[in-house]
Amino acid sequence: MLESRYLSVEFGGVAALADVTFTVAERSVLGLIGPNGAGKSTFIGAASGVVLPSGGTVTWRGATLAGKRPDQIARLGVGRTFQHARLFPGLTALENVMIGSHLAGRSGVFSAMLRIPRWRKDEEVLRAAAVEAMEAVHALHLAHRLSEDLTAGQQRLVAVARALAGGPSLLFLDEPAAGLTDAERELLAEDLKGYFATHDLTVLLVEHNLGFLMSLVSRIVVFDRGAVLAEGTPAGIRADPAVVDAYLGADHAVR
Ligand SMILES: Nc1ncnc2c1ncn2[C@@H]1O[C@H](COP(=O)(O)OP(=O)(O)OP(=O)(O)O)[C@@H](O)[C@H]1O
Repeated sequence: MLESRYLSVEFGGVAALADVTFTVAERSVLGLIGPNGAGKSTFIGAASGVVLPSGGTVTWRGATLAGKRPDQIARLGVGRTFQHARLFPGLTALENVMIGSHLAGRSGVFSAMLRIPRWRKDEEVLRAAAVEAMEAVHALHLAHRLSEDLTAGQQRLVAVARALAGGPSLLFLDEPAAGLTDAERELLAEDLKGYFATHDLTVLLVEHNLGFLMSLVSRIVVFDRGAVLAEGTPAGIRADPAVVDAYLGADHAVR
C-alpha cells in the first residue's frame, strides 16, 4: 500500500501541500486530479525524492519515501514519469529507455543483472527490458530515432516506456497523455490497461484528460489548493458538487 499521512510541503514558506492523507491500495490504479497548482506534481515530487517534505510521511509497503533521495526511492521499486518528458538529446529512444531503466530500476532489471556477471550480458538484459517496455506502449518503431527528432507525443510514450522498463512495483505517471494525438491517447489507454492487468503494479496517475484517466482508474483523489478535497469512485467523484465546483465545471467537461 502507498500511504500518505499528513504530508506537507512548503515552497519559500508558502504551503503547496498541507496535511495530505490518503492511501492507494496494492495493485490498484488511483487517479489524482485537481485544478492547476493544486499540488499534484508536488505530491509526486515528494514521494519520489525531488521535493523535500516539511511534515508528514509517505510510505510504500511500509518503507519511507518522502525525505529520501531519488536513487534510494528508485531502489525500493518506485518508477515515475515527469510532467515534461526529459529525454536525453543526442541519444536514440531505445538508449533513453535503457539508461532510464539502468538508473531507475533496481528491483526487476537490476537484480536480474546481478545474477549475470558479464557486462555484455548486462547490456543485453537492459536492452531486452527496454524493448519489452517500448513494445508494451507501441513505441518500438521509434527505437532508433534520436529523441530530439520525436514529436511531443512520441517523446511522452518513450518516457512512459522508460518508467516501465525499470520494472517498478509502484509507478507515478505525471500527465502521460499530454501532447498525444487522440489516436495516440486511445492506444496508450488500451496499452496501459493491458500492462496494469498483467503486472504486479500499483499506480498513481495524474492526468487532466479525464476520459483517459477515468478509463484506467478504480478510485480518484481530488486535490484543491494543496489539500484533499474529495476521494471516491469515478462515478462518485463525477457527481460530487464540491468537485464539480472546484474542477469539473465548465472548463473541464468529462470527455
Ligand atoms: N519548485 C517550486 N518552487 C516554488 N513553488 C512551487 C514549486 N513547484 C510548485 N510550486 C507551487 O506549488 C503549487 C503546486 O504546484 P504543482 O505543480 O504541484 O500543482 P499541480 O496540481 O501539479 O498543477 P498542474 O496541474 O498545473 O500541473 C503551485 O502554487 C506552484 O506554483
